[in-house]
Amino acid sequence: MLRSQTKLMDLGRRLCRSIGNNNGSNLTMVEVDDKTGIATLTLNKPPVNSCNLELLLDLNESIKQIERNGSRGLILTSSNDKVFSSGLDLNELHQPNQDRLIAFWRALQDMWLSLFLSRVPTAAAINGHAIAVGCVLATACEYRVMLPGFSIGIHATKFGYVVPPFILISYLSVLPRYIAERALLQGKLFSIDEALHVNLIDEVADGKSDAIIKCAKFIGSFAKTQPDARALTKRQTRAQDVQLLIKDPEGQLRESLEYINTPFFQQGLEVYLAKLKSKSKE
Ligand SMILES: CCCCC/C=C\C/C=C\C=C\CC(=O)SCCNC(=O)CCNC(=O)[C@H](O)C(C)(C)COP(=O)(O)OP(=O)(O)OC[C@H]1O[C@@H](n2cnc3c(N)ncnc32)[C@H](O)[C@@H]1OP(=O)(O)O
Repeated sequence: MLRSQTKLMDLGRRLCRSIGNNNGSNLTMVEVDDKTGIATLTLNKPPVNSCNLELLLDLNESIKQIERNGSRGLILTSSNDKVFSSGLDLNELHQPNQDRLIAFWRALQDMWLSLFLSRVPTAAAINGHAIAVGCVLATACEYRVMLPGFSIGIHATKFGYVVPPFILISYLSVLPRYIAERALLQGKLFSIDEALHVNLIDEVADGKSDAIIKCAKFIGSFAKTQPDARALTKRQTRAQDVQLLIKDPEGQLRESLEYINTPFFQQGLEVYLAKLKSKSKE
């Protein structure tokens, strides 16, 4: 083999370094680009990245790991080329074991705070459908680039779910109030053109690598800022949005659990889950 070829292969190998998140699971994968210092965090729970307890814990650990290892930014994406995330794993909410439900909802609240308040610049390369909490993951990031042909939004009201305040906030942090309110009340899922029109997403990409490049460019736009000053300014800008959850996480947890355990919610969920399963068998 020519020396130049070997050099090129070495360079290719060096470009992306996988880092573990200490728990050995592959539910999320983290790769840091050695050249840019930007970490790509990939959701990797087949078939549709539905967020169960284990994925939420893993995701939270990976976000923290990315901050600890001094990465310059975080790009959130999916290993599935049709689904970014299908939101919460509905099986966690259906006739739940109460101890697991508590752990699950705590993990959800913690993960959202970690992503929403992350010290590093964050961007979502949305390479598939981003439904409900899938959309919340994307809106917790500072920038969104999406591929055509997919839907994004929070359609909870269509299926009889009331959205908890932090989910509301993640919409309100990117959309004007009247658009957020209308979309939530309609249970609207946005097409890419609609999402771009209301600025729910920032850019359209023509493939996953293009989306990653666009996200990296956004993150690069902070190159000349001082990281601590940037992080503190972001925290201050977002302080009001997280006040409720930071001041009273247990109260927020209690309210959600009470709601999830109502016969009304459980019956609606049962019908929805049955529909989802029969659709996937068509
Ligand atoms: C005042 C206080 C208020 C407190 C409020 C408290 C609680 C609020 C309660 C709930 C809040 C919820 C937020 C959420 O995120 S709920 C999740 C909502 N998500 C969805 O509805 C997405 C449903 N899925 C889809 O639309 C499609 O699957 C999708 C477009 C994502 C992909 O389609 P595709 O055709 O590729 O794949 P499918 O064949 O449909 O699915 C494959 C497989 O996966 C199962 N599945 C899909 N989504 C979920 C899910 N979210 N949870 C669990 N399982 C899911 C699907 O059933 C198939 O399974 P199988 O039949 O192959 O076993």
